[in-house]
Order: sequence, then structure tokens, then C-alpha cells
Amino acid sequence: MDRPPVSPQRLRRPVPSKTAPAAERPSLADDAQRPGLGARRVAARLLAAVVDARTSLDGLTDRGNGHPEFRKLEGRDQALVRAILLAALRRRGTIDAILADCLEKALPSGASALRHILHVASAQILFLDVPDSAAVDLAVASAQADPRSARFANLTNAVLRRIARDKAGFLARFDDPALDAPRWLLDRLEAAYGAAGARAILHAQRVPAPLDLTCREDPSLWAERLGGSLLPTGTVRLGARETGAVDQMPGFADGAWWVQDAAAALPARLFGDLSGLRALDACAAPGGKTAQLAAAGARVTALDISASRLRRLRGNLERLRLEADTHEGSIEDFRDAEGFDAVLLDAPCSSTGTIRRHPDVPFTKTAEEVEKLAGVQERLLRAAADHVRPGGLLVFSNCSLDPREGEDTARRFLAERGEFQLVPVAAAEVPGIEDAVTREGFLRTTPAMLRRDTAELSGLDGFFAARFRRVTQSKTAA
Ligand SMILES: C[S@@+](CC[C@H](N)C(=O)[O-])C[C@H]1O[C@@H](n2cnc3c(N)ncnc32)[C@H](O)[C@@H]1O
Repeated sequence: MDRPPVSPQRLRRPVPSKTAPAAERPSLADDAQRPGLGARRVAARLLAAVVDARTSLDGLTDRGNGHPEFRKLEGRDQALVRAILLAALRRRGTIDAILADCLEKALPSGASALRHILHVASAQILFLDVPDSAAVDLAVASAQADPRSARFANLTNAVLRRIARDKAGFLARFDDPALDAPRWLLDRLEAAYGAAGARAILHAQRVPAPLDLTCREDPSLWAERLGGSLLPTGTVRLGARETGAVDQMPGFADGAWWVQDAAAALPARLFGDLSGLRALDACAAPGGKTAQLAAAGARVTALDISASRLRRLRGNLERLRLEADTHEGSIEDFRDAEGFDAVLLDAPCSSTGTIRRHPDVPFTKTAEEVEKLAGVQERLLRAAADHVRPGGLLVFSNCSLDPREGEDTARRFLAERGEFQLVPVAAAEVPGIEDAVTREGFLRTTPAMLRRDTAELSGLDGFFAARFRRVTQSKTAA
């Protein structure tokens, strides 16, 4: 979740008002003593890890297992590094275009360390509440401290001061949301949603996601208690201003609610009344949908291939005082003699629907991975389908915006498995986002849907869901 960046106080005091000339380079030891510099250098290093080595931002900034340099920072600096990186990734294309406009000639190909320093500083100047002088001076000091960038210290100073002098002008001139998507993603979004549809999605993705909660019961009561609003779909929504540390909020310790995007809460609801029925959550961890199935009265079996993620699921269920049988393993190897009335396959995917909260996704994923993941989903869907009893329901979902991972997979499944029929989603099942129901009866949400009073309270993750009923025994089982 995004956090407000920093208190500028800490930066103002110790930062010299004038940039040190390149000749007076501070030593690395001096840099380590300079407040704020360590955070900027770690931010540039982690930005390199995301865009050059395709490493996930959440992994790098995990407080327990993240990058060692990140873990060494104080909590406030960790929050600052995350805020810088979220902004730098979210608006990477815009920053690139502005930098290119300021530079007389392109940076040499070996200047990637300098490029990351410039991006880190530009993100602060253009999008965060950090004094410009601090952002510029610490970028110059970062350049000076790195032998690969030291000779560009004066250039760093000049370019960043130019951006700081006319931020509004630059942002107005480079205001195309398409700038912020790498080519592969833009091509795929335009192919699926058209040029205008793709831009609407990318525009919505500029804004961090609000905090959405699913309540075990009585969402209207919790909306009032927490100062949020109740969405027509039943999710409680809070803006960034209403939230502090999630685990300190009323109701967390008692397990009254769990964090779950409004779109992610929809697939499990497609089963309707589950009281007393047997449900299988085939890709269950960390358990948001398992919790929904259990809260809806189902006897749930929760399966996941990842031991560590399954541990998180068990912890979550314990806090929520909900029960499920948990199994570690692949759905492709899972054996069960009885069959299930409801099977949910919330499959692993490229996660392009969650870019509002994971702006590293465009830089860590590729078009090839989308294709590969679609193949995995097809395999897992076949395996999950084998556990549905005659008359039972199967819901296939994932948080990708790509039709290859959603609509295409669902259509192929229907063509291949004659014993399943589509049960179209009705508009009345998703009040407030009726436009998310496709002509075929699939559910397709995008971040551009669910417009509310402000951009900060609008949107939802991109999700796909299709619902099928098993109408006969499979030929092999018959
Ligand atoms: C999108 S996440 C599921 C999120 C979860 N349904 C929720 O709402 O919290 C996909 C999950 O599938 C699991 N997974 C991947 N391959 C699997 C397989 N072959 N069998 C079972 N689980 C698998 C991953 O470990 C991951 O936890």
C-alpha cells in the first residue's frame, strides 16, 4: 500500500542550500552520514533491480526478507524509498520523456546508473512532497559518490533544476497516459480495449488504489465505523487519508474484515448460497477468497502449491476465525473421491490488473510470460474441472487484463469440455459495475470502471471471471 512520502523536516535541516561542485566530491563514508542520501542511493539501486533485472518490488522491499540495503534503512527511510519507487515506476515513461526533453543528447548506453539516479530525483520533484532542493542536491551527491556517474554530476544538477523550475509545464506537455506503459503492454491493451480504452485504463492506473475491505458480516456497520463508504458490490472502501497501519485499525484483530480489492471479491460471490456445500479453492493462498467461501457457509478445502503462502493463508483464517481444510500441493496432483459442489480456480497470472498497487508489473513481466501463463491456466483449469460434481459450479478467475489469460482460456475450455456449460453472469449480480458483464456473460473489470467522486476513491483491479456448470459426467468418468 502507498504511504505518504516523508516529512520534509528531516531533509531540510542537514542538506546544504547550494549543490557542492563536482570537484568537491564527498567520500562514500561522508555520504553515509548525510541524512537522506542513503535512502536515495538505495532507491536508485532497487529501481535498477526492478527495471534491469525484473525483480519484484514487493520482494525487494519486504521488511523481513527484502534487499539487504533496504533492510538496513530506518522505517521512515524505508517508507520514503517505497514512495519514490512507486512514483518512479508508475510514471516511468513520463519521466523518461521529460528527461529526454531536457538533455541535449541521449545519455550514453553505459550510463544506466545515472539514469536511475535521475529517475529517482525526478519522481520526487514531480510527484512527491519533497523539497526540490533536497531531491536535486541528494541526486548530485549520489552521482558524485558513484564512479560510473561522477563525471555527470554537473549535468545532473542542471537537468534536475530545469525540471524543478517548470514542473507544471513539463507535466502538461507530457500528459499522455500511454507514455507510462512499455511497448509490449501498450500493444496488448490497445489490441484488447482499443486506443481510447487502453488510455482510460492507463490513466486510471496513475492513481494508487484505495483500501478495500471485505467484511465477515455487516459491511454497512464497518463502513460507518471506519469512516469509509459501502460500494454497491458490498465492499467497504477507504481512501488513503482514512487509513493508517492496517493492523491497528478497529476490527482487524477481531477478524471482522480482510483487505481485498473490490474486483477480487467478485469471483467467490458468483457461487451464490454455499451453506453446507463442499467447496474447493484450488489456488487459495493467501486466502482472500477462501475466507469468502468459508464466511458464506461452505465446507472449504483450500489447496496451494506454495508452503509459505499456505502458512499466510492459515494465519489469515485464524485471525478471521474461519475454517478450511488446507492442503499443500498442485491441483494437478490433488486427489479427492467425493467431488465438490463449488470449485474456484483463481489462477496464477501476469497480474496486469493490479498495476495500480504493483506498478513494477509492466517492467517485470513480458508478452512471452502472458502466453506462458495462459498455457498454465489452461492446464490448471482442466485439472480443477475434474473435481466438480455433476450439477456443481466452477469459477475460473484471475487478475490479468489480458484476454489471452481470460476470455480466450474460458472459450477454449468450453469448446474442449462438452460436459460444462457457461452460466452467464447477470448484471444484477454486480451492482454498480454492470458494464463489467460482457456480451458473452463473462465478468471483465478494468481499473477504468467504478468511477466515484474522486480519482482516489475510484476504480478497481482488472479481473476476469467465468462461471460454468457441470451438466453431465465427463466421458472418461462415465
Ligand atoms: C492469484 S494467487 C491466488 C490468490 C487467492 N485466491 C486469494 O484470493 O487470496 C495464485 C495462487 O496459485 C498458487 N498456485 C500456482 N500453481 C499452483 C498449482 N499448480 N496448484 C495449486 N496452487 C497453485 C500460487 O502459489 C498462488 O498462491
